[in-house]
Amino acid sequence: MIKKPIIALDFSSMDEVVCFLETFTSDEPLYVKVGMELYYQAGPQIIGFLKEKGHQIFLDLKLHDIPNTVYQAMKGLARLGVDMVNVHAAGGKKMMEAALKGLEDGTSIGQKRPKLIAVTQLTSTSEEEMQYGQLIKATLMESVIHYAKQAHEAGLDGVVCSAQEAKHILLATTDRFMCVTPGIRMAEDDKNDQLRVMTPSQARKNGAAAIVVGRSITKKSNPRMAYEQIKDEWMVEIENEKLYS
Ligand SMILES: O=c1ccn([C@@H]2O[C@H](COP(=O)(O)O)[C@@H](O)[C@H]2O)c(=O)[nH]1
Repeated sequence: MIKKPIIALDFSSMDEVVCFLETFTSDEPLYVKVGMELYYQAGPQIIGFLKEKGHQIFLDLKLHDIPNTVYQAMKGLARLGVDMVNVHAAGGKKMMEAALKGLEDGTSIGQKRPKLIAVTQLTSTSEEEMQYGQLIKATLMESVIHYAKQAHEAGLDGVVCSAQEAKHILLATTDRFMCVTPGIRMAEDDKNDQLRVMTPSQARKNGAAAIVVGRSITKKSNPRMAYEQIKDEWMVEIENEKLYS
């Protein structure tokens, strides 16, 4: 389980990241997510910068290509020393196995292999979009569980899913399989383009191992306060579990 909310650094430059991080105390290690927007514009230097500051990093590039290309790309990403990376489960089991092998081969001795997780169905996707846009003739839950099982069989550490699906995924795989869940909103927040959302508390009750939060922190007038509120709500559930276990 990841005890801190993972903050999605959806910014387009290093300067914006520096400015955002200034709202946090310099000695507070965070768990941050670098996605396509930031990585494609700031490049690998952003990873070095965040690591130097002591932050943990989920590099969210959602690889999806033929197995050999994904293998080679993952081999390279392993050398960046990030903590977690991902692929799209829609790329198939062979692609996921190749991604894992690439990470293993690219991780030097003494270094920890980054965790590898697979995106099931994006949290902005509806069942209608999936059935008519992607022509997948299943319910959204069935599709998510199918992808999770494939990721589990390929040896991955977990999946990206909505917290709405986490409980079912854990039942279909094992309780150690990680459900990393974006689409997290406080009850009063705007959903924006997210469709399958949950609050931090609902997410943990449903078995999420980690929550990923972007705009509900980064777009707030006081991001630091928003982060603390989300972290508190998430941690209260974790503490309650300890009390009643
Ligand atoms: O299914 C997915 C996979 C990835 N994401 C990413 O998480 C954050 C969520 O940002 P919010 O501002 O909290 O909506 C964003 O970086 C997405 O690329 C996702 O939302 N859903």
